[in-house]
Amino acid sequence: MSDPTGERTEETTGPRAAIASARRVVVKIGSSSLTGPDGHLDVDALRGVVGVLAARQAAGGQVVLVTSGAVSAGIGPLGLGTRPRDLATMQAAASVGQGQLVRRYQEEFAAYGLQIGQILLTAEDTVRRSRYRNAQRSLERLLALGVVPLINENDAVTTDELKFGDNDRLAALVSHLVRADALVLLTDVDGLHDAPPSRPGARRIPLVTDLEDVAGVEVTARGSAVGTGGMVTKLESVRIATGAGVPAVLTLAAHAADALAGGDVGTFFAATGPRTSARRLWIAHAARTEGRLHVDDGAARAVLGGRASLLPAGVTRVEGDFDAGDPVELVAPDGTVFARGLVAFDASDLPALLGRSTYALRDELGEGYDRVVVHRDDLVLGR
Ligand SMILES: Nc1ncnc2c1ncn2[C@@H]1O[C@H](COP(=O)(O)OP(=O)(O)O)[C@@H](O)[C@H]1O
Ligand SMILES: N[C@@H](CCC(=O)OP(=O)(O)O)C(=O)O
Repeated sequence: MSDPTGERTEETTGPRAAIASARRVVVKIGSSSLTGPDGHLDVDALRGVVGVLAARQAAGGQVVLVTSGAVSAGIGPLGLGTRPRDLATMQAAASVGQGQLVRRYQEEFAAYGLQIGQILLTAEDTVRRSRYRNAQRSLERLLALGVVPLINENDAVTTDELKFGDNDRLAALVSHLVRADALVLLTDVDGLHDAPPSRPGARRIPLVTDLEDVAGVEVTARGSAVGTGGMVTKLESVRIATGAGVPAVLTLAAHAADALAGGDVGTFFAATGPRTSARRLWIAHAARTEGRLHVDDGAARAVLGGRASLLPAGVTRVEGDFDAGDPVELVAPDGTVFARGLVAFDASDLPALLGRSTYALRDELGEGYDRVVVHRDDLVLGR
């Protein structure tokens, strides 16, 4: 597909062609782009983005929409006047607002003959593999049916998410989950700037081919009045997506059409890593690890050298309360975390096995106890 939007063909050469020609795109829109100055939902802004996404679908593309804005959309119906500050009222607003948000999207997409399908995710859904797979299956089916999946965090029950605002990172994980060809982050600023944009003279950075190149750029975690996470969570999102082979563009919501057409708006981040398996990405970016395995020098070297599994003999101490299959961190004798992996035993089973060879364990405890603690296929180095 050379020009899925039917617009601005003149811009679709160079690295941004990856966006213009992407068949499957994850688009994330932040609260700051969906909220008017009164703190309420800005229906015109929502309508504008829907029009762009509907055009992409009409041209044969597939779109997954990750949308914030539930809290903003709950303010009006609850007569709150301004955006709530306390967590319980924010959750109540999100609960009421999510319904309003979906109703608005439903109306707007219906004007183009498109159905939407809501999926509310929590961080847990990106941590537990069975749940990750469930989400993947239902997203695939929605896309196959020509539906636009509409994703938000399950705010009413996930306090951390509302506090930290992780829709940026969620969008990156979703882009990998659905094997998207591109990720588009829509916000209230036209891309990454070389300084916080409120500062006079701050300039847009149009292209980033290596995130190390912008490591020194000053970014703030505080976003707009209504957004959460600011540029910090956006760069984290971009790091996950590009590292997993998905190119990303970060731009103003009003520039969505140009961005999708590969135009020179916002910041384009080229894909840096190869497409990793969903499993390895899941291990590397599991929102939360459940415990830590402290290992001796020899085990750390064997694992870091590549291709070695972690055996019970190399584990010196266990921290945390985890079940077999949970993600854990591996800690070297100097205290540094050097890998993440899926542990093969419950935390309660491990103390009896530590420091023992697999042969001794099989002889003494029988079949089933001679297995590795973390298999090399379940290990991701780093951090
Ligand atoms: N170096 C920077 N370049 C661009 N924006 C930045 C930078 N540092 C901080 N920001 C801020 O990040 C904000 C966007 O984050 P946020 O308000 O959380 O948006 P959203 O609601 O779309 O998720 C911008 O309004 C901007 O002020
Ligand atoms: N899930 C919340 C917003 C969370 C969030 O990440 O917000 P934002 O930083 O504006 O993308 C909501 O719908 O209001």
